[in-house]
This record gives sequence, structure tokens and C-alpha cells, in this order.
Amino acid sequence: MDLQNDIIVRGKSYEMPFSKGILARSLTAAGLKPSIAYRIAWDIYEMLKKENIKVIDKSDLRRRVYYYLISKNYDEVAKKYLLWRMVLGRRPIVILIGGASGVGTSTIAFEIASRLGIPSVIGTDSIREVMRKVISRELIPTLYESSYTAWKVLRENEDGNIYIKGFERHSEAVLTGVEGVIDRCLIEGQSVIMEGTHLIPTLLKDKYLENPNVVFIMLTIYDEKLHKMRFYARGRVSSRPTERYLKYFKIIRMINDYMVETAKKKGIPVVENIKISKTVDNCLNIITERLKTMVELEGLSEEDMLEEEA
Ligand SMILES: Nc1ncnc2c1ncn2[C@@H]1O[C@H](COP(=O)(O)OP(=O)(O)OP(=O)(O)O)[C@@H](O)[C@H]1O
Ligand SMILES: O=C(O)[C@@H](CO)OP(=O)(O)O
Repeated sequence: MDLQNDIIVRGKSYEMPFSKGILARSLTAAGLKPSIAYRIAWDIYEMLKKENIKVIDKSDLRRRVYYYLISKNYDEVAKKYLLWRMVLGRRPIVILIGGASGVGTSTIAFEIASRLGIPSVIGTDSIREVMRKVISRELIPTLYESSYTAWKVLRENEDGNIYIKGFERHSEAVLTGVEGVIDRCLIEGQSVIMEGTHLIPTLLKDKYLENPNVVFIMLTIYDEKLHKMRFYARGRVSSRPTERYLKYFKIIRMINDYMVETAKKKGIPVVENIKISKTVDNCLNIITERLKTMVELEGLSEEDMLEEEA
């Protein structure tokens, strides 16, 4: 790489060479098609070169991109771009993607992370592994099962739907770990995406649901056949055995319905995951709306966002 000829982008605490790829990615997150986003990133790079700019502050670059988008009649994209740059650069945001096994939480979480440039995605399955190391099987036997088999080790006196009770008991300890990670991210100012089947809306403490920096989205697949097909697809490329998920499919569907029901109860948006690109767009729209509220709560106008140091 010829650093001498590169344009340097200067942030508050670091410098890096101008990257058309990074700029294009933030433009796609704001709603532009990748091909157009890349062209605009290229145009801006050329513009800076023509002006013989060697070093540019991030806030200057942000301003230029914003006005360039407006000049090309991408007003809505410009607004979203500004909002995203502001929030991701300066405020921690925790995105929770819940959903029953196989509806696609990890796939969608990674797509959103790459579109937004959030470097950290944590699966609740990993938190479950950590919890298994610190809590004995004797103390919480459900933790050692899967979400859909935990009912097998319930104590006999549990009332109600035993499959759902098992799932709840299985998820409780995991949720304690999830809440710990959220606390840490909010305190440290780090953004993170957490995904998995253990994110039960009615069991997560209300203080997280009410926090403007926490955005919770529930994924679902309404069509049973489509949901089943996802396990066949996964079985071909991973070591997770399709037969196991098919054997417990009815319970997994029950968990899916329960997740949707509890999400609705708590006012959490439910997104159907049929086509990846559409699911991601729907999720990004939901997240953007939440960010607008967050920025409005802080009383920031567009002018303030343009002026804020990056
Ligand atoms: N919109 C989609 N279209 C087609 N295939 C998809 C879509 N979303 C996910 N998949 C595929 O479906 C399978 C299941 O998805 P994934 O592993 O993301 O599920 P999950 O909800 O994370 O499950 P678990 O909680 O069991 O880990 C994977 O093979 C994935 O590539
Ligand atoms: O418990 C579950 O539903 C799944 C979640 O990924 O995990 P496993 O099937 O590996 O136990």
C-alpha cells in the first residue's frame, strides 16, 4: 500500500488511510444499494484528491458526505447517514436479536453487524457455555439441556406448559449473563449485537427493555415448512445434526410461537425472516427509528449532529 499517496482520515484518537470500502459500507447502512454506495464513495475520494487534501478530520468528511448526498437528491439517505455516524461513533448501542432455534438469529445478526460496522456479535449459546462452567448440573439441570429438551429435567411440580417452562428455566441463567454483558457494554460505551434463542422478552428485566440504547428485535418464521427447511440447509454445512432438530421440531415451533407472543406483549417488533436482504433492511429500519428517538430525547438537531466532533 502506498501510504504516501493516501488521504488520511483523522479521528479524535486515531488516524487511518481513507477507505472507499468503509465509506461505502456506512452508505449501504443508510439505505443505498451497494453499487451506488461504492460509486459515491469513489466520487468523494476523487473529489478530495482533486482538491489535493492530504488529511481530513472525520467530522469534515462526515459533513462533506452529507452535503454530497443532498446534492444528489438522496435527502433521506443523508439524514440516516448522519444519524448512524453520530450514534455509532459516540454512543453505545446494544442490539438484541431473539428467535427460536433455526429462525436465523445468528445469520441476521452477522449481516447487521457487517452493515453497521459493529465489531462484536455475541451468541447466547456462548454465554450458556460460560454459565455451564460456573453452575453445576445438580443446581440447574435445565441449563445443560437444549432449549427444546429442558422440559425433560424439570422438577415434577411445575405447572402449565412443561415445554415452555423447561425453556424458561433453561434460559434464566443465560439471561443473567446476557444482562451482565449489556451492563458492561453500556458502561464502557461499546456497541454489541447479541443473538439467540435465550432472549425471552418477558424474562429480560424491564430496565433493559426501556433503555433507549437497547434495541430488541424478535425474528420468526411463520411458515412451518420453511422453518423445517432451514435445519436441512444448516445440516449440510455444519456439524449440528438435522435429525435432532427435526425430532424436536414441534417443541421448537412452540418456542417460536411463545417468543412472538411475549415480544408482542412487551411491544417488541417481530420481523419475519424469509429473504435475508429484506429481513436485514426491516431490522435496520427498526433500529434507525429507535435511534431517531434516542437523538430526539437528547434534543439534538441535524445541525448539532453536523457540528459534533467525530
Ligand atoms: N433468510 C434466510 N434465507 C435462507 N436461509 C437462511 C435465512 N436465514 C438463515 N438461513 C439459513 O438457515 C439456517 C439456520 O439459521 P441460523 O443458524 O442463523 O439460525 P439460528 O436462529 O441462529 O439457530 P440457533 O439458535 O439454533 O443457533 C442456516 O443454514 C442459515 O444459513
Ligand atoms: O438450545 C437450543 O435451542 C440451541 C440454540 O442454538 O442449541 P443446541 O441445539 O446446540 O443445544
